[in-house]
Amino acid sequence: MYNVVFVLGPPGSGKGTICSKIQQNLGYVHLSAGDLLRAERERAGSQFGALIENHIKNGSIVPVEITCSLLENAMIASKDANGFLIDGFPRNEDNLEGWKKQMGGKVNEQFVLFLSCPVDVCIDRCLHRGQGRTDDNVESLKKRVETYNQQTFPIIELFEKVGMVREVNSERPVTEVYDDVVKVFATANQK
Ligand SMILES: Nc1ncnc2c1ncn2[C@@H]1O[C@H](COP(=O)(O)OP(=O)(O)O)[C@@H](O)[C@H]1O
Ligand SMILES: Nc1ccn([C@H]2C[C@H](O)[C@@H](COP(=O)(O)OP(=O)(O)O)O2)c(=O)n1
Ligand SMILES: [Mg+2]
Repeated sequence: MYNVVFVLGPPGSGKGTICSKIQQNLGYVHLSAGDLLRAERERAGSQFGALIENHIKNGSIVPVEITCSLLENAMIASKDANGFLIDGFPRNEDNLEGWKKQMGGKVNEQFVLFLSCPVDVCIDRCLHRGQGRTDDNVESLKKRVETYNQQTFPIIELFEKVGMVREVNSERPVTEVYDDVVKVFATANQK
């Protein structure tokens, strides 16, 4: 059984930043669904490149069969890890249902780390992220925020109902956010 922590929050809330620090310090392996999709988009011979780029630009969500397979392959490649940080997934109902179908019975879902941050702060961070992403522009960001509000937040609410959500306010400086995140992991892992 793989230990899994889902990391969710609006675009720019700091998911990637916090996951890379947890990976360095706590031995979890960071798997960003967005990074895996971008790598697949660039892979020579991929049949999904154009489809992925269309979704990324439009801020819509790639069909789960593609994303979940990329995640499972990456998990298999690091099967000795303490656990996995699944960053930016599940982002809608299709993601959640497809994950259950493909991964149900193979994973121990520990909790959902919800990085909460006001949307205007998040958008400003993305516009200054400096990674040259094709979706860090005002037009794509509007759509990504809409997708987050309409599709992703309801998934967080579903997890909240079953007591799985650990919310950390990520509007604060990274060190403060990270200190609180470490406490969440410590509590979860002492059980
Ligand atoms: N707590 C924070 N305070 C200020 N800037 C942050 C914070 N966390 C992340 N950032 C910056 O905001 C941008 C988006 O962060 P990132 O980790 O890529 O977010 P996400 O993966 O949720 O989109 C990056 O440029 C990052 O350096
Ligand atoms: N589960 C996912 C995650 C990301 N995507 C696509 C659509 C998203 O807008 C982009 C970028 O996602 P990514 O997690 O890298 O973006 P942020 O880190 O939240 O800014 O990738 C997806 O289709 N399905
Ligand atoms: Mg990210």
